[in-house]
Amino acid sequence: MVTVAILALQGAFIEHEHVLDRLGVDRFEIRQRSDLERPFDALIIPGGESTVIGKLLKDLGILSPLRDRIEKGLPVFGTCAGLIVLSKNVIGGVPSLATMDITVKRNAYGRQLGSFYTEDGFDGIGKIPMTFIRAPYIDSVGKDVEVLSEVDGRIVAARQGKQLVTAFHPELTEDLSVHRYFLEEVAGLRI
Ligand SMILES: NC(=O)CC[C@H](N)C(=O)O
Repeated sequence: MVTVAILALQGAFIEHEHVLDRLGVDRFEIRQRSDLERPFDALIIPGGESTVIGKLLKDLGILSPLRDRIEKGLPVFGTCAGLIVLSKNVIGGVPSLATMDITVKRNAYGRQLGSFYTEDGFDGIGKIPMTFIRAPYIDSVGKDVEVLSEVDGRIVAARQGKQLVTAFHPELTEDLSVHRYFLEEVAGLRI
């Protein structure tokens, strides 16, 4: 049985739980440091407010143990604010877990265009629905990072080893394919 931990400090974690329930995958929430003692196969970091998630990770003493686990190969999927928390370089902001070699621009689409819906290609899956909410985009990637999707010439999904990030929110659509891709292709789990 595959078990996925969901970081539930702030933001849209419940929507990820619903996706995992629909996929029939066991899941639990990480709210404090002791939750890390439970065994799990993969981690999801949801959208929300990256500065708040980063601060809570630090204040609750979760930041360094989690960084260690990710650096040792724990599969992790970050959406939107989760992408920002995982990136090594945040333009105009302080990185948090900083495990992925990407440079990110926050609130990159400006206030007016902060939220929009589109459909575009994702390598290894095909055309998928994408919901963006005050989204970041990836400005540049390091040599070990594979770009998986671009919208209007901007990188919105990427992978580095067992780390996957999307600037959009797959958990806010009916489409389960990105979560399935994360668990099967990135994490190498059988669900
Ligand atoms: N939907 C989201 O996660 C928005 C991210 C948010 N703008 C941030 O910078 O953290």
